Amino acid sequence: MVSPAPRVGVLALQGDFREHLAVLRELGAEAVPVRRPDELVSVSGLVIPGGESTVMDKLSRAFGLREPLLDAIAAGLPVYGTCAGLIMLADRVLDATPGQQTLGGLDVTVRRNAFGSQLDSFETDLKMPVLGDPPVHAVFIRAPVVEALGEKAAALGSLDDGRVVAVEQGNLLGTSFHPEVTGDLRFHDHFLSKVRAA
Ligand SMILES: NC(=O)CC[C@H](N)C(=O)O
Repeated sequence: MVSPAPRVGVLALQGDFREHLAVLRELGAEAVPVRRPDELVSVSGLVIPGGESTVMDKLSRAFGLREPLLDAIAAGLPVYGTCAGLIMLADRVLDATPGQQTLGGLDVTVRRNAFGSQLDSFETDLKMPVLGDPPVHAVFIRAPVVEALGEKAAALGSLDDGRVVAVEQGNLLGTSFHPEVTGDLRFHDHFLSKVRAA
């Protein structure tokens, strides 16, 4: 018997949510934008896209989504955050703007805009043992890095200088970079396997 396509949401307040919807659909998921609490309860996994974490934070509160998102994460909903989405999932943030809040869940400290203004964006290949070969072609855009990893979180991949840029903790997954723009579907596939197993 073919199992039904998982229904997966992409937080669509701001940022590159359309690209994530397209990748998830390519992988056979029923992917829907999430902007309201009733849309959140209808999904069995959620992607938080790249964009601007300060704006996403404000909009999530304005749309009445902050508390439902906190509840969903606490209840174990599988969530994958890329770039600004990783910041939203981090328990601790360096270089946050005054008053900026995250949702948390990942026991990590991230630094926003960690590559400074000289190097706003770049691409590199990263070994990612959890995904096997070949390495992942990673696109970084005004990206955060994981500066410190708490006990509960595990690193999935790092830059050559050792800075962690992909993490996992139970049903939560976070990357500093943007797999949704490269055509490499493995991170989303890995995420969907968490959704199916949850
Ligand atoms: N591409 C991105 O998501 C950039 C993240 C952005 N610099 C932030 O702080 O939220």
